[in-house]
Order: sequence, then structure tokens, then C-alpha cells
Amino acid sequence: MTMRFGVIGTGAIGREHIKRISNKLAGGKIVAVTDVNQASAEDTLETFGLDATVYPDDKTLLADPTVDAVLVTSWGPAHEASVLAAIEAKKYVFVEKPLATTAEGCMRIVEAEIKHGKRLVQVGFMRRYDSGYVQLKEAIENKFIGEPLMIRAAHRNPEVGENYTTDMAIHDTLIHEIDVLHWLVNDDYKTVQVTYPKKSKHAHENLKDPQIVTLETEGGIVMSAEINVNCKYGYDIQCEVIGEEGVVSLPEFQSISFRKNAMFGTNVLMDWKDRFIDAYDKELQDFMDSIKLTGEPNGPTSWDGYIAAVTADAAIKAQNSGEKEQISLKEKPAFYNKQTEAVNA
Ligand SMILES: NC(=O)C1=CN([C@@H]2O[C@H](COP(=O)(O)OP(=O)(O)OC[C@H]3O[C@@H](n4cnc5c(N)ncnc54)[C@H](O)[C@@H]3O)[C@@H](O)[C@H]2O)C=CC1
Ligand SMILES: O=C1[C@H](O)[C@H](O)[C@@H](O)[C@H](O)[C@H]1O
Repeated sequence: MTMRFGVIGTGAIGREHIKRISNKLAGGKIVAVTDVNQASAEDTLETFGLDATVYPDDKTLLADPTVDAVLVTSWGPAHEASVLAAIEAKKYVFVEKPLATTAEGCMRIVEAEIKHGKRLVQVGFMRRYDSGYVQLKEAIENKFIGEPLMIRAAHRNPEVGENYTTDMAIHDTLIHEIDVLHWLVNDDYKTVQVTYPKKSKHAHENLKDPQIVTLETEGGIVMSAEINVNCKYGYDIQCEVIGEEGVVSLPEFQSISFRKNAMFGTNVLMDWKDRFIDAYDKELQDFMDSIKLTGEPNGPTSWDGYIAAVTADAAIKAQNSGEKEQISLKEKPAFYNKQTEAVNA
């Protein structure tokens, strides 16, 4: 049975997902698209050879009985309304981060999903499908390094535009580390603090860059995450877990090495599309496969989206206070307690 997708937001990642569902993954088909920029939606039909209907907005797209599931790949502030409308329409939803831009918005989605009675939503925290992070989690779970004590992470972009703000470093960029780091160690966050090293000359006037975010978990693990969005040299994601008896680190992205002009080196990627290309494929294939197999998606849940939103809110508070801020989560509903493994990790 082919899963028929409607796409809400045909921009950069929306097009990446249209391409992979149409040309690479098994079991999906794009049957509907919409974008507030209608020309963008129209353009996808020819660009990707889609046999799909262009709708004026998410509501009319969701009313299409041939749509089984939607991809919410619009701007973050638009996610909550589209996800709630999809749940109301009893459609499966794959939503790119953030689930919603506020913790309250995430809770509205959690409550709507619980009221519906079964999981419909998967959040696009794709790093949980990245083979490097999966290997880190296996090493930790197998006690290969003993108990994890500390984590050092870095999220480096080559550069960002003038529209990129200091708080985006948290809710748009570091949100990936916020989700994946507590998942790695299976521990809840307790506090967060933000410090600002010397400002990079490449950071625009109104941006504090780089930033160092220090997270502490309930179990006492201390995580230091560097956000550096004008590093110039590449798109570079680092993660090192220091344990009682050893250290495990993300592998460098696979590339040939070279010897030339008295130099020895390897290539560094410049774009997130390439660094996590396999993880994007796996998360969407798992979304389709697990729904077909169990009737529910089993990737990152709306509750994971809530945890990320609460933590990001506290980190943004810490950006402004300079203090160690508490991270206070509501009690996790039993509805989200079912442990699941990716169907095709
Ligand atoms: N998982 C990941 O690694 C990544 C996730 N993202 C997330 O994906 C989302 C989209 O990001 P990009 O594709 O980079 O942005 P983009 O700006 O390239 O595309 C967003 C599209 O959504 C459309 N749009 C905005 N509001 C809409 C609405 N209410 N209804 C329909 N269409 C609407 C815009 O016209 C635009 O075409 C963001 O939430 C972003 O955080 C983006 C890049 C990477
Ligand atoms: O979600 C993303 C991308 O995946 C990159 O990791 C970030 O650097 C970017 O800011 C964000 O939009």
C-alpha cells in the first residue's frame, strides 16, 4: 500500500523530502502540495515530475481524501497550526523541527494526539537515525566506556545571513543537539547555562556568535555544546562522550584523503543536506514502514518535541540572564512510554 503524501511548505527541505520520497524511498508518493508562495508549490510539479494537486493552503490540502499523511516543512511558527489541523483530519504527520515554537504549543499537540487515541506525529529529529549517533548510543548502552560523565559537542555552520538571530542559535540550530544528547544518555535535562566567548568578526552586528551552552542532566552528566555559525571552513558536527573508562566520538564524515602541494588532508562538507542525507532517508522510510507495520510512526514523538521546546526556552532565558536556568518538564504521559526501535535503522 503506497503512502500518499501532502507537502505543506515546498522550500529547501520540503523539496529534499519530495525528491527522496519520489525517487529514492520505497512506498511513498506525493499527491498534493501547498505553499503560501503558490508559485513555489506549482513549480514542484514540473521540477519533480509530480502527478499532484496544488492546494491554496494546508486546510484544503488536508481535506483531500486521497492524502494519507502530510509533511510539515513550512517555517517553524506555522508548524503548530498545521500539525493540529492534521490531527483533526486524522492524518499522519511528519513535522520538521520545531514541533511548535513554544512549549505550550507542543502541549496542545500532545493533548490533541492523546485525545485522538493513537500516535500520528513524528518529529524530524533525524540525528537519531544517523549511523554515527546510533553507534554512540549502542556504545553507551553496552557500557563500552563505563558510565558517561561528560559530553562535548559542536554545531558549526560556515555562515548565516543577517536574518539569523542570537536566539535562533538555540531554537533553530542547537535544537538538534538538545534532542539527540539526552537521547544518547537516556537522561533528563536539569539545568542550562549560556556563555559567550570572544565574538567572531564574521558574526553580523546583532548576533552573538559563537556561544557555549552547558547542559546538566538529572544524573549529573555535564554537556558542553559549542554553537558556531560563522566558522567559515565548513558544516561540521562534532560529538564526544567521555565515560569512566573511555571516550567515544562521532566519526568524521566519510571523504577521500588527499596528498597534494605538500599538503595532506580530507574534505569537509559545507551543507546540512549532505551531512545527514542518509539519516533523512532513514527517518522518512521508518515513518512509512512503521505506520504500515504497526499503524503508528515510531520515530521521535510529540513528547520529544515538547522536551526540546522546554529546554530551548530555558536556554534562551539563560542567554539573556547569564545564569544557570532550571529545566522543568511536566510528567511524561504513559501514552508516550512505549519504547520503539526504528523499523529499518
Ligand atoms: N532537520 C533539518 O536538518 C532541517 C530542518 N529544517 C526545518 O524545516 C523547516 C523549513 O525550513 P527550510 O526548508 O530551510 O525553509 P524554507 O524557507 O526554504 O522553506 C519553507 C517554505 O514554507 C513556506 N511556508 C511558510 N509558511 C507556510 C504556511 N503557513 N503554509 C504553507 N507554506 C508555508 C515558505 O513559503 C517556504 O517556501 C523549518 O522548520 C526548519 O527548521 C530546515 C533545514 C534542515
Ligand atoms: O536544522 C537545521 C540544519 O540541520 C542545520 O543543522 C542547522 O545548522 C540549521 O541552522 C538548521 O536549520
